[in-house]
Amino acid sequence: MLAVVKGPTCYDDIKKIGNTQYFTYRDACFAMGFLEDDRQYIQAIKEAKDWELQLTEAQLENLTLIEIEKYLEANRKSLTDFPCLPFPNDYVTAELGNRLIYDELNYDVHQQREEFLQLYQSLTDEQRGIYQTIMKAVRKQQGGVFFLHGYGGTGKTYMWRTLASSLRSKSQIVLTVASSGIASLLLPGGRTAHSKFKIPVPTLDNATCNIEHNDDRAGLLKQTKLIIWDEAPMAHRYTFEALERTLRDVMSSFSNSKTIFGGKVIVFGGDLE
Ligand SMILES: Nc1ncnc2c1ncn2[C@@H]1O[C@H](COP(=O)(O)OP(=O)(O)OP(=O)(O)O)[C@@H](O)[C@H]1O
Repeated sequence: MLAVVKGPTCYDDIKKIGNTQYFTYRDACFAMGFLEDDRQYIQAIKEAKDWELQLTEAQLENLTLIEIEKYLEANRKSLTDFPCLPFPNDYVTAELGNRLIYDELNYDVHQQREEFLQLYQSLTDEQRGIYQTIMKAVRKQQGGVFFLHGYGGTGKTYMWRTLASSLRSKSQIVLTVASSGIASLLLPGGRTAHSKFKIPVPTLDNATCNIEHNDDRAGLLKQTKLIIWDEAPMAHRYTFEALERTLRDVMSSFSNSKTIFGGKVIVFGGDLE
């Protein structure tokens, strides 16, 4: 108040707003708008009533399931652990508060679809077979570790682009990483494995990624359908082991979390020669 009221000559002047003399500083503060009361909330509730927000039974059920799933995940459980209960539709959309998930879904699905169709139609028979094998595992979501070996120029990047555009055109999350920064530039949406998975540097034996069980990155990993790791032979095995341990921990509330890489589908690529 002292910083706002101009030229006071006594304490009462500080409590005088316009022509009104207030008796307490608190009342004067309210009159100046420095303190808030419940009015804004009451007004908001009245406005919401006028919108006549109405949910169908199905929407209400879905929102309730989403809230239950969040509580369960906070306790390392999931609705998927209870086969008799349904899983909420659009759970990923509800999780858009997670900036990392938002970024991974922030693709133009039509553009991705066009890119996919263009890439897919010129796949060789061998590439098509590889694509179908990996996508089958992605659809099942019961885990799977693949290694795509090929000399330089044999079409690995082409395969990554086909897989990534296929999943992104369906608003599904695929994480594309490479062992080196240079190689990650060739991948659509690519990052280094260290930065994407917060792998500690140096990576020691028994290391884990700097990912907390309930943080946004863990949320992103839970929603991820496929991980592509290019130039894998260039990374030390401790880095894969760190990711493997972390994924098991992050996925511990899911039924197949005991399988390798916590039941995620992951494709390593590179030239083994
Ligand atoms: N099925 C295909 N149809 C058309 N072009 C293809 C196909 N497969 C690969 N190519 C092209 O062949 C070239 C080499 O492929 P790509 O870059 O994917 O190989 P790579 O194995 O990733 O090589 P490197 O390891 O050197 O990065 C690229 O220009 C790519 O567009």
